[in-house]
Amino acid sequence: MSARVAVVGAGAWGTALANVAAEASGSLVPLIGRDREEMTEIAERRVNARRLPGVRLNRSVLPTDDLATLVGARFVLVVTPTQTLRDVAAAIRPHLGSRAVVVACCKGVERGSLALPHAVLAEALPGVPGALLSGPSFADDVARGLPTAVTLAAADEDVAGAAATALATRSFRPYRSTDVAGVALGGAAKNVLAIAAGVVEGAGLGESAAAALIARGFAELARLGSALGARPETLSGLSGLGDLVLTATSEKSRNFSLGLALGRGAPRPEKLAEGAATAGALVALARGHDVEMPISAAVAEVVDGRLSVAEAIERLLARPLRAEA
Ligand SMILES: NC(=O)C1=CN([C@@H]2O[C@H](COP(=O)(O)OP(=O)(O)OC[C@H]3O[C@@H](n4cnc5c(N)ncnc54)[C@H](OP(=O)(O)O)[C@@H]3O)[C@@H](O)[C@H]2O)C=CC1
Ligand SMILES: O=C(CO)COP(=O)(O)O
Repeated sequence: MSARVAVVGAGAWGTALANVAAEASGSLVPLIGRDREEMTEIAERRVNARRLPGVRLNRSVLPTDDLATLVGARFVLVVTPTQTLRDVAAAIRPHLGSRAVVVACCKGVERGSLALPHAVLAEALPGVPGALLSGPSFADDVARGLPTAVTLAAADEDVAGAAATALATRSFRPYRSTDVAGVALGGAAKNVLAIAAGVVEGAGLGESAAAALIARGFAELARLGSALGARPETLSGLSGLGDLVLTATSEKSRNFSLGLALGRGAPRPEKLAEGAATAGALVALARGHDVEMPISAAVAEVVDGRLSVAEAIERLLARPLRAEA
């Protein structure tokens, strides 16, 4: 029997989503990782000890390294970092059935092309309907069955609705949207802004500055959103403001934690959070639309090692005052 939902990428988020899909569909959900030994261990122990410790896999989740297990799945969730989306899309292509919908679950901008995830899917999988899942949702919260609301976006409302239905459980609530660009932008920008929020806390700038950072960060997200034709209600919704508030206020966020460490003076770590990989591309995308993103630009230079945290703060405080919008 073929699966209704298959998950490619067995990290924290992929594992949590496989559990959700298994609960929602009640049928087999392949969870496909790239390391055979690790997937065998996950299958035997029924837990992804490295990425999502302490969470038991639903009995319908099938951990495997075999991409062929996604054949026949109606919804294929790609849950790997944004910079790998194009390669993963190419790898799954030969296995996709004629009715398959590919749902990107990453948040970021592709370096080089400056494409958001939905555009990467459209280029890598022409003719295959694509969708995007984004919103305020820590893997750990979702895996523990805590109430979570996310956005499921696709250009075709029926596709968005069908994908949302396939993943909905009592506690996991996907709201549908057709504003794919708006949803993609929110997820990409909030990761970068969360690094800045972490820096604010780490450098001890205080709670007033933290609130100002979120509001002014949202202003630059909204400026780019407007240039890309995103709907204002998308930007102020779950995948925009909702995810910005979550990620910019919680040490559970890897992006916020990275900023926190940098703000406290720690050296730049070797493994960087997704927002760090995306910051430069986000700013370049904005520049291409004549949009200024001063906070994101400062983050990009700090994570690239071109600017110190103190210089970044100084530069932002020295900016001329402007109208608030
Ligand atoms: N964690 C969370 O709470 C949430 C994460 N997200 C987003 O989901 C995406 C994935 O995040 P998350 O699961 O946390 O990340 P993890 O680092 O936990 O896992 C990433 C997974 O992608 C795999 N991977 C990496 N590179 C490749 C590649 N080139 N080809 C195939 N697979 C690859 C990794 O495999 P390997 O182990 O072999 O390296 C790993 O299984 C990110 O874009 C993130 O922003 C969205 C919402 C919530
Ligand atoms: O996207 C997330 C929550 O919505 C997870 O954020 P981090 O990648 O910063 O951990």
